[in-house]
Amino acid sequence: MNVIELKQLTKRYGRARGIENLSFHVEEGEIFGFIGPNGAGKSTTIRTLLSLIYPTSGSATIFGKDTVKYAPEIKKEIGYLPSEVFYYDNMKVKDLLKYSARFYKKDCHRRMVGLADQLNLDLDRKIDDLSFGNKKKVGIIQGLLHEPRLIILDEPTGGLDPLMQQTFFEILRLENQKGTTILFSSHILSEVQKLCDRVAIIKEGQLVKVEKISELKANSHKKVEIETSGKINERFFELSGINHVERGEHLTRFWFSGNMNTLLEQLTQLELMNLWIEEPDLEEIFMHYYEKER
Ligand SMILES: Nc1ncnc2c1ncn2[C@@H]1O[C@H](COP(=O)(O)OP(=O)(O)OP(=O)(O)O)[C@@H](O)[C@H]1O
Repeated sequence: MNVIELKQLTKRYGRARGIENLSFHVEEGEIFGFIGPNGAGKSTTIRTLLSLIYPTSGSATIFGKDTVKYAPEIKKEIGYLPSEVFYYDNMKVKDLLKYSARFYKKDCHRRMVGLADQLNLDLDRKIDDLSFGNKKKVGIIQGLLHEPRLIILDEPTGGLDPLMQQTFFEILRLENQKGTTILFSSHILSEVQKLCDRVAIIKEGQLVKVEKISELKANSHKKVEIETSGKINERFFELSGINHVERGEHLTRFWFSGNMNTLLEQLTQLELMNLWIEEPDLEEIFMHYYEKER
């Protein structure tokens, strides 16, 4: 079953671009990444899905229900962490969270204490006294408190230190193992790579590609670096699939996206001293896509 489905979803801000004709779906039980640079339209998409703003054209469904028509009903089953969180500063963390829990008509006390413990957050502190990162933790707990079927996270890791990010990802993985679907927006590709099964890449309001993280990596080039005793003959570089060549006296680097066996045959013809073949990280794959689509 598709938990989220976008059908040519478009949102314009007056004449300004927000998102254009976005169509993709998120399946039940997936951790789905949504990546693109600042201003690409990630928040606009999420805010439209949550009916915080309304589509100019096109539509979307969550749990099979139209997001505009059934907004109040749908929201009860969603945990949402906005990219920026604002609170009434004078409240204590636990009072704010208890207040949020009332909306869901559930006893969320144990869950609140458990999550605060995992994230190392003092529930007795006043929101006013919290750092940016600790306020983010309040947002995380608020989003997960009622054990929603779908968690939507908009750039959730800003302000969290690397250790805390790790804890947060562990919490998300556990939720996912219990069957919760997660939509995770980010402009940091390495974190999407760590957590997500599939990813939608968005640029300037338009969808560039939807792909499995594993396929994204498999279909892409390898980075090859070779050390040779002398300069390599020009003809070597005529091999199909070689590009981005950087040549030095002994050290040569290039990207390769063709048949590995053919490359290895050609390499054996050289006076090789050393050879390194590396997978590109998602950041490089991502740049590659953007260059190609430009
Ligand atoms: N309220 C608004 N009024 C007018 N234009 C807006 C509004 N909100 C967003 N935009 C524009 O819509 C486009 C997409 O912005 P959006 O915030 O959705 O991108 P994003 O991918 O979430 O980026 P970021 O990571 O910077 O938040 C941008 O060009 C932005 O300037």
